[in-house]
Amino acid sequence: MSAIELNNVDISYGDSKVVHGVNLDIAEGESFALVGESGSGKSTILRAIAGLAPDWTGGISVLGRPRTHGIERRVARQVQMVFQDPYGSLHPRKTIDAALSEPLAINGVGNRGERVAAMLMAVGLDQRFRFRFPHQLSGGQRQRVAIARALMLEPKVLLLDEPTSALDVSVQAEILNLLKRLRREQGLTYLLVTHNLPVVSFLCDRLAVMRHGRIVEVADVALLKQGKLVEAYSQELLAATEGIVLVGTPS
Ligand SMILES: Nc1ncnc2c1ncn2[C@@H]1O[C@H](COP(=O)(O)OP(=O)(O)OP(=O)(O)O)[C@@H](O)[C@H]1O
Repeated sequence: MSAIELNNVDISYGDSKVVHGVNLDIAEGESFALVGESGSGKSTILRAIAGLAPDWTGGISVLGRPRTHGIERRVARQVQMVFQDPYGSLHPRKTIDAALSEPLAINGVGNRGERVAAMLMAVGLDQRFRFRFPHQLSGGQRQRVAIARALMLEPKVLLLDEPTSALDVSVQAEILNLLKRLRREQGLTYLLVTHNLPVVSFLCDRLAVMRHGRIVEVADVALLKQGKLVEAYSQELLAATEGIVLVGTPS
């Protein structure tokens, strides 16, 4: 079954259409990247899938069922978003325990204490962080909390919007390794937005290259690794990132 399917999707902000005729079919368990220049509509696609950019036409299906416009409870449980800036996405006056318990409380899920403790362990955070506040954690630790929060309701799909680009290079590798392990352990599907092609090579199976709100190419990551993307614009992107390597990630 497809985890995410977009069929001829246009997305607008008011009168301004920013995504044009996008088709995507991402399989369950796949890790798929959206790459391309700034402003090409990558984050807008994630937002529409999550229900945060409701002004779209065409078809969006999540785990085989068409979604409606706006926030949908079923989709919110199955599809969670992780943002670039973990500081911005965590409430500064809530402890880590409160941040992780909240989605469980809202959805009436029991055993909250045990679930929070288990999730801290799953994302590699010591239990002593549990009653601390976000400002008492490093950037990488905060992103671990943001990922933990996204996973509390056991979603099937994570929408990852530049999940490592706000972090120091050495910490980026730790978070990428964590995301790789969690996907394997929990059978997750990833749809990842990034500017960083080495991140795509490390974490993804396929990628779509976007420009001016349109997909110009969809390719297997094997072709990216061999430098064999077909379209001229994709080759430009490759050339622009040549020489950039991730520190500390196994190739
Ligand atoms: N809330 C908004 N209201 C109006 N226009 C917006 C809004 N958010 C984004 N846009 C516009 O939509 C277009 C696509 O933006 P989007 O953030 O999806 O691009 P992106 O490819 O994710 O860029 P980046 O890589 O810089 O995050 C841009 O022209 C942007 O200015």
